[in-house]
Amino acid sequence: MYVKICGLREPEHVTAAVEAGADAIGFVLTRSSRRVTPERARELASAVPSHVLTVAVFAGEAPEEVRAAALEAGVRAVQLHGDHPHEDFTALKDLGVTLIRAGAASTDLRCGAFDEDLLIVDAPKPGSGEPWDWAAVRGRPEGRWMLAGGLDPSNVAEAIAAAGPWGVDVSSGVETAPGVKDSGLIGDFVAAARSASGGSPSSYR
Ligand SMILES: O=C(O)c1ccccc1NCC(=O)[C@H](O)[C@H](O)COP(=O)(O)O
Repeated sequence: MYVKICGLREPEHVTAAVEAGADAIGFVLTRSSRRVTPERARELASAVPSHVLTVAVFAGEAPEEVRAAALEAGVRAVQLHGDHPHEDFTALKDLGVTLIRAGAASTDLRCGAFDEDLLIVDAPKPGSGEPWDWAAVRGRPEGRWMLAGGLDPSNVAEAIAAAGPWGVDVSSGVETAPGVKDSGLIGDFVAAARSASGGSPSSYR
């Protein structure tokens, strides 16, 4: 099970995610209560070992803006959330980073359909913490896909059983208030996701 913890803003939570065994860590560089500057993302990412993927999250920005911010942040992956067209992924291919496409269940559910490397199937409102009908996508997504939207340490096992994803992604469910992460919840989430999948991590690069 691949585990991504998203919306990190403080070094102590980055450390908690790495020590808990997260595979990927996300920094939100778009409009959000979790937004950080590219400079702050670079500071946070500099403490992350190379086996953990650092991800910059965007939603609606033009490819040139994404490129500039991702380069400034020094991340190894870019996540485009929402209605980004295929051309935006094509325009970013030469950045040489992992491309992640994220959207609701109504999107094209084939990982790679937009030349992306990883897919996230999320709730209609990203970062809202609202659970949705995870079972509705069971058997539909293809390839390396993460389930997101309303997951937390207490329901991630149920969500994995319902949807059968390759990985999971969380933000609100490891917070005590919007934008305020909790190291204990981060550890609990990674442990719950891993034990639900028999303890084995999914590999990606
Ligand atoms: O987290 C945000 O505030 C956000 C804002 C705008 C676009 C994307 C955003 N987050 C992307 C993520 O990958 C979240 O982890 C994902 O939507 C799940 O969020 P949650 O339901 O809060 O666990």
